[in-house]
Amino acid sequence: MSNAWGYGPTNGPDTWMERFPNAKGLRQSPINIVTKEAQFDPSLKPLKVKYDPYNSRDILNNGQSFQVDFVDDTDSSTLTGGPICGTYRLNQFHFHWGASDDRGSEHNVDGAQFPCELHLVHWNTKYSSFREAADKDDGLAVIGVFLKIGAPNPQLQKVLDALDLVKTKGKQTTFSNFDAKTLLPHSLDYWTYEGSLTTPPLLESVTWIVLREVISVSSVQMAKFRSLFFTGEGEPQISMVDNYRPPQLLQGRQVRASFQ
Ligand SMILES: NS(=O)(=O)c1ccc(NC(=O)CN2C(=O)C=CC2=O)cc1
Ligand SMILES: [Zn+2]
Repeated sequence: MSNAWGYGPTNGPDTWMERFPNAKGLRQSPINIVTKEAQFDPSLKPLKVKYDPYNSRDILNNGQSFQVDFVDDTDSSTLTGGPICGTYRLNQFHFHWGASDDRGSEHNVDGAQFPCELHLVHWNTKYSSFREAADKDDGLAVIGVFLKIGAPNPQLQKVLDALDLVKTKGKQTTFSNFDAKTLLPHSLDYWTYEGSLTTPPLLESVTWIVLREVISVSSVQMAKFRSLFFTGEGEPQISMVDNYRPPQLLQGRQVRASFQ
């Protein structure tokens, strides 16, 4: 389908509002986090992350990013505490990255972009499934983790080693026994605000939880992300890079901090 949304000159973020009116909504993501304007909220609880490696199922190139999907039919991989009420189940994680190390993250911090951003996507178990939760105000919670150029990340390497099998759109392969917790930094200090999916349909259903501490990635590892393609097997190859939406207007929203 040639008119599918994407990140190119003719189907990228500036065109999404044509088919996805949520793009002009009042709680769109990502945003630029202005750290001095993020107010410490002592009522925010610590994040509680419980992930069971047994739930990891497969890795998929979906034509916009690649994602690791989890079996989410029980409460064995969950997010609780933090700014959310109740229990949210891990459904998948994926990344956004740039064509070069100077860009790629979706959220910015004080106007700065990182080369890559990890999103761990969870849905509220007050609803019966991800799909049912996806369009509810309190339906989803996404943990955002920034990747910063530095030492190679051995945990991330386990994911990158699988990418050779999912180079093109639609490719997927088994990816079992992966502990997503190993991708998190030591500190779970976070900023939080009410936002949206950062890709169409841009549903305004996400409680964003963006971690202050980064994880490392080497430039060689970043090159591995960029070896993927947006396009399918047998199609003219378009490298999967710059698959990030730029920051959106805050529209009066408050960004809270879990730390002083
Ligand atoms: N980048 S983000 O905001 O974390 C972001 C997160 C998620 C989705 N979309 C989906 O998860 C689509 N989806 C379904 O509706 C059911 C399974 C599935 O993958 C889009 C964006
Ligand atoms: Zn994302």
